[in-house]
Amino acid sequence: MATTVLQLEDVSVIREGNAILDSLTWTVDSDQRWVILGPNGAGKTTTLQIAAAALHPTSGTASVLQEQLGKVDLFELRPLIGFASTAMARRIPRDETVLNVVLTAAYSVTGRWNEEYEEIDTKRASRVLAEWKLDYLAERRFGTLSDGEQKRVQIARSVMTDPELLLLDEPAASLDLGAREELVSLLGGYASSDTSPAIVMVTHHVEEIPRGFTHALLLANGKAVASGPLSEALTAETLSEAFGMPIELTERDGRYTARAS
Ligand SMILES: Nc1ncnc2c1ncn2[C@@H]1O[C@H](COP(=O)(O)OP(=O)(O)OP(=O)(O)O)[C@@H](O)[C@H]1O
Repeated sequence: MATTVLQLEDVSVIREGNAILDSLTWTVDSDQRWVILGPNGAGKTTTLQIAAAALHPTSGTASVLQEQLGKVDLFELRPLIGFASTAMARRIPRDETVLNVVLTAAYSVTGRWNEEYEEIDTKRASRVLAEWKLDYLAERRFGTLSDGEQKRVQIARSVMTDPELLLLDEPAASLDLGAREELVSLLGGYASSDTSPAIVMVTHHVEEIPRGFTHALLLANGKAVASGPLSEALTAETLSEAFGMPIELTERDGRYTARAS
């Protein structure tokens, strides 16, 4: 049975007198896969940081995995959340092997030191590498990988701990067409599996929404323009409102394209 993994009630985040999130109410259930879309500065990353228990709202309440932020030990909560972002990737040592980048997630560290790894962790890391088509790169140094390969390693690392909530901040940013399609296809397969956790992915492009994603939150100026099942929340009208220009949206076989109309 689905449970609620994220619940934001009237959440605002105020910085320098500006509401960068403005009275956002949003619920994510364990069987849902959400995409967050919106123009630059809309508050997408801020929302994801709250979901990652990395930021507290200025007002309103936020619960992550049914624990209210401010009332929970974050060190207990964070291992249950997988988070892949460029900021996290910058902390990965360039000379670390791909296998170790993924394996060290089991101990919430980047960079292998003196930890003793259990066989079960090594086996799981190998399985995760295979799932994300990285097994042939296991012994390569992270810094020598292409952008597309590095993005897959970040996601593999974020799912290594078998999280209950997976957060992806622009996983396909900067990828070429082939690498993007490969990643979107892998994400689609992962999102479609019954055993996958709830997923929230921030993206700038509707073309990057994988099949298997179920819901969309459209943000503009810190407010929700639309929120709900993809077929209702992601339309030409909601996109036009969020981006402040007339936009045409096409859906074919579960993939989307958008352009100015
Ligand atoms: N610490 C801060 N102080 C002041 N303003 C901030 C702070 N953090 C974020 N902002 C502003 O809040 C707004 C929302 O930021 P956020 O990073 O959440 O947007 P975003 O939708 O992820 O944008 P992008 O698509 O450009 O990544 C931006 O205008 C940003 O400049």
